[in-house]
Amino acid sequence: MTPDLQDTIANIPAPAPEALFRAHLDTLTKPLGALGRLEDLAAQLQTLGLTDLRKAAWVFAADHGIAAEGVSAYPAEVTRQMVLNFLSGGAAINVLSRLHNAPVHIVNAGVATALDSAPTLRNTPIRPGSRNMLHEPALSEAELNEALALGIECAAEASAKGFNLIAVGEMGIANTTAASALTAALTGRALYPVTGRGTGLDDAAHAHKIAVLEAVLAHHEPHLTTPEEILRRLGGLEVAAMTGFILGCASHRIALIIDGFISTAAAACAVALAPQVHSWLFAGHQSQEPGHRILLAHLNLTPILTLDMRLGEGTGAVLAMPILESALALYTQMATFTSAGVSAATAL
Ligand SMILES: O=C(O)c1ccc[n+]([C@@H]2O[C@H](COP(=O)([O-])O)[C@@H](O)[C@H]2O)c1
Ligand SMILES: Cc1cc2nc[nH]c2cc1C
Repeated sequence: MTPDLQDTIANIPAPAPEALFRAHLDTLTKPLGALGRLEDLAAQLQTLGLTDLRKAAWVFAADHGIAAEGVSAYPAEVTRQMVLNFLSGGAAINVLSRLHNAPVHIVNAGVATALDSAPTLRNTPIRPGSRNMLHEPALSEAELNEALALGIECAAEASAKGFNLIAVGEMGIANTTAASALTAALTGRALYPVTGRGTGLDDAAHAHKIAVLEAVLAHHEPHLTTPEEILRRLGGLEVAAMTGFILGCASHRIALIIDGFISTAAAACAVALAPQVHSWLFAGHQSQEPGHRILLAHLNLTPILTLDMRLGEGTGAVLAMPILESALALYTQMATFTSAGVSAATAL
């Protein structure tokens, strides 16, 4: 572990105890517990000291060497093409981020073909796509450290800009293959239940993806002994950058809304490196990828939304923002039984 990463992890603050916030929720003019999961979300925001929400989205893009094995329904060029779409404001994440006032920041962590610079693009590719993990680790040790450091730098930028609630998303053709490999390695589950159709594979291509993943895991298995080695061998540049970003944000008291399968795989790596980061995480939604449900359960995270989405980009995370804002507004603005003169429950 680099000193940078060690410092970041050491600086992740513990949340405040929850009891006082739960007690306040119980004084509000509603039957006890009637706001359901909103009460959990409000209490969590309070434990983190988030009393007003300053929102943004960060989207990390990179290509994957494993795309050469035919594991995605779309060609690898789509990664770069979609980054251009993000920059011109036409992607789903742009629409949702405008709607919910969460400005999007794009990070080129390793798109295969060079991109021109643009005001909303952090254009610092570490290499042109990860290596093909069927034959070698996806990243060298130096590349892993650079990607983690990139994420930590982006978190410092987010903190300097004053954001305290950030949706974490990604773009990378073939990255559901990396996420499945990471999920199998981190949870000990078999590949079949954690491998889905990604962008839309048919039955034969899905079976091929599982066969490729079996060969990948067989190749790396003896070396998957630490979270860093799992991330280095089976991850990717945007996945490692998101891992660094999540740890960095938590160290700056920024809460994260994780998005779909891939950003959750990065969160799982972050939690494996630093279990205390868990307090700073919200799961925006549960995607259609079967491994996502398994990974969320492994992390003991309950998704805010279930909309059968499988897009990525941070879209499910940004969609959850108004729910978190609603939870906070209810917590801070509702009258209490005493202030409103409403009778409390009858003691039975
Ligand atoms: O967020 C998800 O759970 C999700 C599920 C399926 C696909 N994706 C997106 O689709 C791309 C990866 O799919 P694939 O089939 O190329 O591995 C990548 O750009 C992701 O953002 C995302
Ligand atoms: C068009 C397209 C948009 C995406 N956004 C995130 N992953 C994606 C994959 C494809 C193929």
